[in-house]
Amino acid sequence: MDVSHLLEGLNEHQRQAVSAEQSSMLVLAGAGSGKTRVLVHRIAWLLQVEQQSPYSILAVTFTNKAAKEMLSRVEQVAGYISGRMWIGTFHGLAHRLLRAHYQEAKLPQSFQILDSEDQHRMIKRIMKSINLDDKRWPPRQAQSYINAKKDEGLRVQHIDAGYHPMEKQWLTIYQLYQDACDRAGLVDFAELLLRAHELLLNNPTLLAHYQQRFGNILVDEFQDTNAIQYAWIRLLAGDKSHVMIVGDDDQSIYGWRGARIENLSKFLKDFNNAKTIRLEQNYRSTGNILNAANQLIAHNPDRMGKNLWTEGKDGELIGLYSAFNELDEARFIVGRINDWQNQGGLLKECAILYRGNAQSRVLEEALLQQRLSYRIYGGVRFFERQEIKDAMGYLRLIANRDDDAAFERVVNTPARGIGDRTLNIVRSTAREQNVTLWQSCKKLIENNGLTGRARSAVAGFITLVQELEQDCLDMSLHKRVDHCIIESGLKQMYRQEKGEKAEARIENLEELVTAARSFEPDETQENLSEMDAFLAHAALEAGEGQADAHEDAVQLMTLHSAKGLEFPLVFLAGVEEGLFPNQRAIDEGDRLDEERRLCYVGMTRAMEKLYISHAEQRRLYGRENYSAPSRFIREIPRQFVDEIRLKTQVSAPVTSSPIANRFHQTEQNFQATGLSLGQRVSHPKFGAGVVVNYEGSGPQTRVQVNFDGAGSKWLVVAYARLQPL
Ligand SMILES: Nc1ncnc2c1ncn2[C@@H]1O[C@H](COP(=O)(O)OP(=O)(O)OP(=O)(O)O)[C@@H](O)[C@H]1O
Ligand SMILES: [Mg+2]
Repeated sequence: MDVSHLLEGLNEHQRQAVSAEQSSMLVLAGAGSGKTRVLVHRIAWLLQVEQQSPYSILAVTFTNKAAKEMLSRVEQVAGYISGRMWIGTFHGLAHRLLRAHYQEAKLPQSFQILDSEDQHRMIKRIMKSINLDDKRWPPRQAQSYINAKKDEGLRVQHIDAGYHPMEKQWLTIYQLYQDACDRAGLVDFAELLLRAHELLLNNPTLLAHYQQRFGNILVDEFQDTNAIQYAWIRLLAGDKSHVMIVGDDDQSIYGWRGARIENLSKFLKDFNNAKTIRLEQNYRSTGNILNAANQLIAHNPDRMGKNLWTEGKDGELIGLYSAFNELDEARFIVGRINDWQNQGGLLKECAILYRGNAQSRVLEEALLQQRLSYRIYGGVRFFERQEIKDAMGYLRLIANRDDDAAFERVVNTPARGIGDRTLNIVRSTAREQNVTLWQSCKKLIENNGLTGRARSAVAGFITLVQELEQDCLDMSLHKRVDHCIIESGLKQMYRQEKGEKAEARIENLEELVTAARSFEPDETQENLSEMDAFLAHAALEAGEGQADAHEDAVQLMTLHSAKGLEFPLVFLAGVEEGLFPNQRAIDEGDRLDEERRLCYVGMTRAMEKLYISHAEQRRLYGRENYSAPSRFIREIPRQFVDEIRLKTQVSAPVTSSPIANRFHQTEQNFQATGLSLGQRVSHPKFGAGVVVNYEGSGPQTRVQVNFDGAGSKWLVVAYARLQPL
């Protein structure tokens, strides 16, 4: 058989990895060196050359999107494989396992996934029920505690709080929360992994079956696995499977969520016959970008060490822009994207990366103003929007009456006269009798535990849900969704709210019907009802596919979600001390290395051109901050950097956008100060310099002056006592 196509487009080292005889293997290599490409070709090689059945392959990727891409790339090289191969994220695969063996996992067949917002509400409710002061005991902290323990594979009974009263308290909450989840058939994200691990651990026959089946396990982005994920792989592999992991210690960025770089060395110890293959040639970035990133990451101690070089051109220098404030930064970025488009580039080739989600708003506004399409990758996800979650709440409750999180969400949305007092009775009855909220309602009605208006309101709700279920029995999925949105009163409720926001919510609800119409369960969901598959899909994939993936649009995302991706034009925005590295990392010191790795990840997403920007003044989370440029900027040698002066920006063609108009007006005001761009001036303290930029008008006019000795400063003209030279 001719298998040359499996090795096509690979270098010598990559070929070695792809065609190695079956054994365990670590591919350790820097960004853009083709690790993911090697993984894909290896799967094809296993299928075609080693004649392995698709059933024997388990491949783990970092996002659902990456899993889909990988599957289609494998099919390009190796032909159609359909659902026989297990490929997905850790969470997705664990979910598949739990669905297949829900009984052994001690879950109801209709168990539902609890996302992090639902989890938060539930924990909050539980803490309230035992009268904990949420100032002293923040629910968020309880949530992180529980998730961190689960990520380490620890149940309450595994933890000894000793004499620590704090920890004892968290443990009590952990226990109450877990009991509530078990009662209601709810599984949070961390629980998916933990339970899938326990399922195998406690069922030797099942374990033997899967160990036998998965002779080939492949994991991408291995540096970001946590303890339970590692344990899961280790267990599944047994002593016979061949495990190929690919990763880069310099790109480990989820330490804060329990990821352990040490898993790389642990792997080498546990699989002691594993070969290590290193890849050193980078195919993604230009020389300047790659070398700058290499120099930056060299500031980290304790690296496994890698050489990374490229045969490609040096390319352009990295553009560095010092913005006056966050608006100026956004304006700059959008300007460069306009240029890119004018030169024939596509919007989807541009990515704006930032440290925190909240930074997107200003960027979004600037893009909207210029009428540039954009999508937020992994940001406010469609399925996380309030109205969508309301609708899903009804659907979930219809599917599983015991789903307490869904019950809480919709019991009084829209308002139907079930107030907090009534709900508290329902909740405490549920607690006392150890039943779910739904069951508690039914008991209360039967036993006359509620009276008058409360009773009829609750009874009305129960009837509504039961009728919805009856009505929907013979309907197709999207009709059911539509029916529930209307008959539950949700649509009407938002209609009455009026205003743009409410309109958008109604549009979203309508979009949900569209989503249901075009929904196709995949092979992993073959045993589920269509509705259960849809509910699981909503919880797991929450908007990764947002907007229309094919539309040409600028990509906005956090640095964390950019992992593994690449774009011709990349902007790193908000590269400021306190923001990136963030303040917590600076205060705690030991997290700085991880921030630097995050910067390395960001820079190495860029193929052709990289811009880095920082703002001297930024309004974020409602506060005004003045920050210095990030230390990461200083750590990039000047030879790779082009400092951009705003002069070009100011003289850019004036369009009719509100921002440009403002600019135009200020230009006249600016002239009124007697200063002009490019003019030499002197300052009593900083000496001589050149005016390079301005902002604001009237007494607030500020100018940026590049002083010969003192560097660049922003000064308020009214106070600065600048003398024209
Ligand atoms: N031998 C090769 N010849 C040409 N292009 C290649 C080769 N190997 C990889 N590439 C290309 O280089 C880019 C980076 O590859 P890939 O995404 O597999 O790298 P990676 O090591 O997984 O990166 P990251 O660390 O960011 O996940 C891709 O566009 C890929 O198609
Ligand atoms: Mg990759």
